[in-house]
Amino acid sequence: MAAFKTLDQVDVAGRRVLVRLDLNVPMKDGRVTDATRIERAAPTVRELAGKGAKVIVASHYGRPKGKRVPEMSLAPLVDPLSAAVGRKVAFAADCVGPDAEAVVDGLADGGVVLLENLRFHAEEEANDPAFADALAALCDLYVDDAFSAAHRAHASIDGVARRRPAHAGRLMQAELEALSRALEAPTRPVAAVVGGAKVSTKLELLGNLVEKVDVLAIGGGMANTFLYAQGVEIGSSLAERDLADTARGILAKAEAKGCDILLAVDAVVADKLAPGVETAVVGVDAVPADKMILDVGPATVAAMAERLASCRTLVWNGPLGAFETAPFDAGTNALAKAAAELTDQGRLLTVAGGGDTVAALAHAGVLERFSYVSTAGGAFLEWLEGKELPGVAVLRA
Ligand SMILES: Nc1ncnc2c1ncn2[C@@H]1O[C@H](COP(=O)(O)OP(=O)(O)O)[C@@H](O)[C@H]1O
Ligand SMILES: O=C(OP(=O)(O)O)[C@H](O)COP(=O)(O)O
Repeated sequence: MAAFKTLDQVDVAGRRVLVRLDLNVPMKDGRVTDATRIERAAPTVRELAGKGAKVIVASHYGRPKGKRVPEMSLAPLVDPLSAAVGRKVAFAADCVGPDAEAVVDGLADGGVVLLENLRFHAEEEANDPAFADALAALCDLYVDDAFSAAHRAHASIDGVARRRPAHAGRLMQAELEALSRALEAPTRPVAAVVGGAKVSTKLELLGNLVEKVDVLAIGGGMANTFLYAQGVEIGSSLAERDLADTARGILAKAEAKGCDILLAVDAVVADKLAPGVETAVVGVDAVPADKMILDVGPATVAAMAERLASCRTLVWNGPLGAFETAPFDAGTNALAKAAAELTDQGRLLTVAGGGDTVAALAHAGVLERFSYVSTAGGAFLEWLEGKELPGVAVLRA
């Protein structure tokens, strides 16, 4: 399986190793609310530091679009990363240039530094050659442990890997092995639950997913886009209205391929997304124009749970509602519990992934009961489509 080099094929002692992690973790008020991605990546950093490497950790956070957005600094991640790795982690105020070079130059063998958010430079997402050169200048070797960002051909994932000997980290290895084992030949029927907020980046891949799965249940902001495409009034709900044609195309393809699409039949609506707001459950044909859909309703959950009971495999990315704010967590909690129940009974293999999805399943108290939980959301779905992820392809090159 590992047609790429791992940490077993390299001597890292005394060498500068740039490690790409995905520290794009759920945060609230500057504090990490789900540390799964940090904890899952920590063994690679620990191993490298333990073997005497000078470890340079690079990651993106959020989507600052090339601007230095203070709320998207990686500085608040220094303490959680230090705790997970068991070593004091230094911080560099930039990911390239003099600030980064000075901190890297000062690293002792076994030392660890976290670089500031890569996406503060637009050149990261553009996979700019000069930016990749600048990242490569910091290191002798490159390790990619960001499986959940492997669908992005960015400079820190693609460009730098072409400029230095490149190795897969332990999490990258483990994710690919676990997903292959669970899903390469899944027992049918296979259901996918897709929700969340990243509609534009995930919508198109649903077109391929309907060829792979027997049932596709859609919730969250994703469902709002489909409902809008069907002419349903969705008020001020989160949706990508300009993708209505794409959504209609996916519905038509699903029908042609025999994939059942489950959309919301009822919804929890409110004036705005805030704690303590007044809420109402309405049929999707009765959403008031001045309200927003913030969760699927109980009838939708019941229909989805019933359909899951006749499936043998479930893949899930994206919460069904704005689960961080009660009571909009109810739909996700209920369907997650139903899936966990079926898993406990040995009737359903459950594989879920995504930064917020992991947080939502932890919030529902079912994380340990799922068969496998990936750190990846979009990358996991693209892998499931059968695509070679750029971040994996470059390691095989
Ligand atoms: N109806 C909705 N309206 C607004 N936000 C929603 C809605 N449903 C889900 N969300 C939001 O979607 C986010 C997660 O989406 P996404 O990033 O796509 O998932 P993941 O990180 O698991 O891949 C959560 O922050 C959640 O609050
Ligand atoms: O959180 C991530 O993806 P996910 O929300 O699909 O799990 C990754 O860090 C990728 O982030 P991006 O979708 O802004 O490139």
